[in-house]
Amino acid sequence: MQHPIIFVTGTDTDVGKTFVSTLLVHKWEANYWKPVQTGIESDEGDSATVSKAECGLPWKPEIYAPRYELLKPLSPYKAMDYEPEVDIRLSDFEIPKGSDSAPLIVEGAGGVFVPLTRNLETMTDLMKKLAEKQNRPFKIIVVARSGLGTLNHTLLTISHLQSVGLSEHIMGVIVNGEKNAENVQVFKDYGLTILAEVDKSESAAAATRFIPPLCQLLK
Ligand SMILES: C[C@@H]1NC(=O)N[C@@H]1CCCCCC(=O)O
Repeated sequence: MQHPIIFVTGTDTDVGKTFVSTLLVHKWEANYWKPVQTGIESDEGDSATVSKAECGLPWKPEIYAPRYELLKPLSPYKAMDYEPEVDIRLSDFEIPKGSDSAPLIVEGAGGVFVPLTRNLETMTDLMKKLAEKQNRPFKIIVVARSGLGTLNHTLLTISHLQSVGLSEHIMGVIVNGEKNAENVQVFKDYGLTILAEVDKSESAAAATRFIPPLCQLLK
């Protein structure tokens, strides 16, 4: 089987995409790529966070460098206002060469409708671009908060992915935060697949237990 590409998006910024990506990297012995990182004037970036994670697990992931890194902690579209020499284009993004020896976790910036290019293309357009012409399975995981407000954000995110033709790629939702069985039940009522419930207050090593084996999910 070809190793899959798993794009980790979220219902918002700061919902725990990097925490979940780290769990997936170790649980599934995957490599990691953040195509666009913003905010590097004040933050070392998500690639550094993933590479430093002490999961107590033996896997040492390959971390591929972002295609674009921007200084301001803004959407890529707005961050480019401060760096006019940068012009993000969808055609510049290619899955890193040699990354097919293991699953690849690709982490987006913010949520699905975050503006990315000067033409107002969004993170969803990047997903569509990366999903095209791959001889590897391309899957999308949505990281959602567990608590109040998540129903609207999560259902909107899934509805958007469906409306742009990405339904077949949606693998499911990982719910992050204090356990909330009622919200999880509502997601299930809407037919969503809940892949795992994790809590960023747990150690990454402990939380990887709650994520199912990848091969089972890809069937
Ligand atoms: C600063 C953070 N760096 C990054 O790579 N993602 C964040 C940026 C998220 C942008 C969210 C825009 C919005 O939805 O308003």
